[in-house]
Amino acid sequence: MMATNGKEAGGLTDGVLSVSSNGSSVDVANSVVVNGAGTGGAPSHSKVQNGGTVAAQRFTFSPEPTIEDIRRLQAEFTDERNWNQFHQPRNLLMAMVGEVGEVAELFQWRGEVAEGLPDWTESEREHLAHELSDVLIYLVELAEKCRVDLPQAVLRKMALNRLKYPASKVHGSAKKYTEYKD
Ligand SMILES: Nc1ccn([C@H]2C[C@H](O)[C@@H](COP(=O)(O)OP(=O)(O)OP(=O)(O)O)O2)c(=O)n1
Repeated sequence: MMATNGKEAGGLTDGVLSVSSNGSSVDVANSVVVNGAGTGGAPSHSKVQNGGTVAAQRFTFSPEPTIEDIRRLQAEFTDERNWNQFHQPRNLLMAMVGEVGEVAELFQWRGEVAEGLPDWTESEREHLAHELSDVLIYLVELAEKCRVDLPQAVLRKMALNRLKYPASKVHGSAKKYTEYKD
């Protein structure tokens, strides 16, 4: 059954397969999000109203800021504070790993957590957003200081990943590429 009830809402992408209330699969692309946020950032646990169908939506980011925007804003932040003297690659790496630890702390002892974090409070979600942002900020600055053009590097790496893990070969399996015989 195809959802046909309207225009794109914030955070929607194409062709998301979800499960309807009667258990059958539905393509909810172009469905209207009931709690619909603006552009980008629709929570993945949003619900759609579609003749009784309630389905999870795929989440997308806002298009901005770009990674280059983040690099520039952080460079301005450090310049204004004369902190470049501290922001050498190894220090940035340590700072980033510390922030990864802070992300881990938010998840520890909770057991597995469902996608969309449905049981988390708004305050917990905001805390997570802060810590993930800290990781990203330090990652981007580390890449800058190491002269890695991160947006292009990630495209090259993803191309390599596709070669290493051909969908036809690994579909549905999480095995490491070294575990495949041929
Ligand atoms: N020398 C520094 C210190 C901070 N920051 C910026 C980048 C991070 O986004 C954030 C990190 O700040 P804190 O070290 O104060 O860490 P938290 O914000 O995580 O605070 P807390 O450790 O209390 O949770 O601030 C920076 O660029 N350079």
